[in-house]
Amino acid sequence: MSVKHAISRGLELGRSVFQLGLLKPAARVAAKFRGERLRVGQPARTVQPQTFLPSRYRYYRMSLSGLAAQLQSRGFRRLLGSGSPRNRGVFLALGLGLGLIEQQLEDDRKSSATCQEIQALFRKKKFQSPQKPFTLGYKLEDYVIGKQIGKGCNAAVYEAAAFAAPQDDGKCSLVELDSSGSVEWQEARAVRSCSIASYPLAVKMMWNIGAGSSSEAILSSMSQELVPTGPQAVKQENAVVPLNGHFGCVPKRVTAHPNVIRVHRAFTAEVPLLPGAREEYPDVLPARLNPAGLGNNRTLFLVMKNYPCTLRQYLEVTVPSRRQGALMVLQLLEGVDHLCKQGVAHRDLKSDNVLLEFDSGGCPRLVITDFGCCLAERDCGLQLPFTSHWVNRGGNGCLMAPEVATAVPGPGVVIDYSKADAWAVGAMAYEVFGRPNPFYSTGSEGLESRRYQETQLPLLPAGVPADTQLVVRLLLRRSPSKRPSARVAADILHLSLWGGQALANQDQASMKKIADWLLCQSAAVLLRGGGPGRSSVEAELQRCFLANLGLEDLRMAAGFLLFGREQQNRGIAAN
Ligand SMILES: Nc1ncnc2c1ncn2[C@@H]1O[C@H](COP(=O)(O)OP(=O)(O)OP(=O)(O)O)[C@@H](O)[C@H]1O
Repeated sequence: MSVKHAISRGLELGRSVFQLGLLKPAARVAAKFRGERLRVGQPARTVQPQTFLPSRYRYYRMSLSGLAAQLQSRGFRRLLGSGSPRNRGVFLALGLGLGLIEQQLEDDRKSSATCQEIQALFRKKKFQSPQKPFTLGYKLEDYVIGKQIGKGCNAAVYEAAAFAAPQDDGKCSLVELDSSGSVEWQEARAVRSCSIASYPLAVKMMWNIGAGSSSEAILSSMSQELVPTGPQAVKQENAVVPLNGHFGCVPKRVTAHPNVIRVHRAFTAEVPLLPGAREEYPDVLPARLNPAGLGNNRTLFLVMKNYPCTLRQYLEVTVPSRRQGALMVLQLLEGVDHLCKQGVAHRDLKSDNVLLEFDSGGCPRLVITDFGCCLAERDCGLQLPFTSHWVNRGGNGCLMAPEVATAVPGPGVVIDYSKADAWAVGAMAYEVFGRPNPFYSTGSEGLESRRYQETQLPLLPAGVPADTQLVVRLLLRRSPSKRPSARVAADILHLSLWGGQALANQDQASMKKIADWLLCQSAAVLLRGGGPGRSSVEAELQRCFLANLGLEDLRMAAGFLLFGREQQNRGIAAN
């Protein structure tokens, strides 16, 4: 073998050491040559074991630089200096190859620093709800209540306006800008939109059966509804809510996010006789209003923004475009990621519990609402001890992730909700793309979350972009360890929607390229600017992405995306 040939073989070997995750064995081989034992550090973070990411990521956090330094140590150099020209060539090249590792590490350090700087920059710009809640009162008498706009199993919701606030500023809701749906739907929306201009708020009146009539008891038993409240939502004297009989516990609250409902005010008051009460919910009224009613005299009221419709209502009349559909799924993932990061699992995600309005360009903006079933325990985070059948697993049985639906109670059993909401988003994606939700359907096409197989999942419409289809498939993986988190799934969609150049050439994709793209993206988002009130859904999403940048998540997302694309190319080539 010529020296030139040996050098190129050695270089190749050095490169594959890193690329194929052969670092550990290679280090051992090198150590053997030096006659000493090398200790290779364990990965600092367990990367999900069964993911199909290249194995090099598993060794990402090994002490690479230490290893490279050791390999270039004196003993190693002595070896290089002796022996045949061929051996010298191989070792010289191996050393050079390991130099590439150093280079790679340096690139990673730079990419990580870039991510952190961008994240810090965008985190500073906290999302603020466009509503000005400080003008709102803490008593029911501070509001004018209009028509009923919705009803669930636990509450009735009415349109409302603050007494002091002007009831019509002449602006109609942005809902008018969307021109999809039938003529009847358009008419209904025009009426609704003018009604929102007069009644910009919605008041949710909880039905109180059995929670008692004292404010403390009501706030305590309905404390989950307070999770999306702002810091001034509950009047100071009620802010410390007795939870589960223990006074002094403040319920966990999530910070504001464009895709999570903001409750501006929460207070208790006597149940009033609101429009339609006797006809629609007579049984939950107090005896004062209906002698046969079972309700308590006081209950909880929540004041929020009035939204034109729910996601379900919208999808009944419209099939969003493919791009809009992807943006809608992405918003749900961003909302879920925000909740996860704050240790909250919604547990009742469904299209009725997502409210919808339109941005100035007509793109639907989605907001996760109704936290009545959420898990927001201060002491156990997203891990719920499931010791008996009395422990509540959450709301919606059909859209319960497999790990929740199949859990069997017992001593020491814990349900991990960290990826449960992300699974539900995967199921809802079918509705967004105009297909029936497979987990609602009955009969032979219907699937049950506790026993479906991934191969049984129906295909999404052919026009749905391949990357979006990949995300939906990944979200609906049965095993949470193989399922990406909401953050990683969102990052896949962000990369797919906006990171075209960075990942266009599969062979040349690198974290450095992605970091360069992130810098351009940050500059573009900053230049576009605009306050949250005026901003478009796309700009909000991009800000969310940049505020939550993490090298590990991004690397994993890029891995999923590249692998998915490669699989698809292979599939196309095979056909
Ligand atoms: N802020 C809002 N703006 C407009 N409509 C709303 C708003 N909040 C709720 N609604 C309407 O009221 C309905 C019932 O609200 P919500 O889901 O919060 O009640 P619930 O009784 O807690 O529901 P569930 O039966 O899921 O427990 C919603 O499906 C929606 O149609």
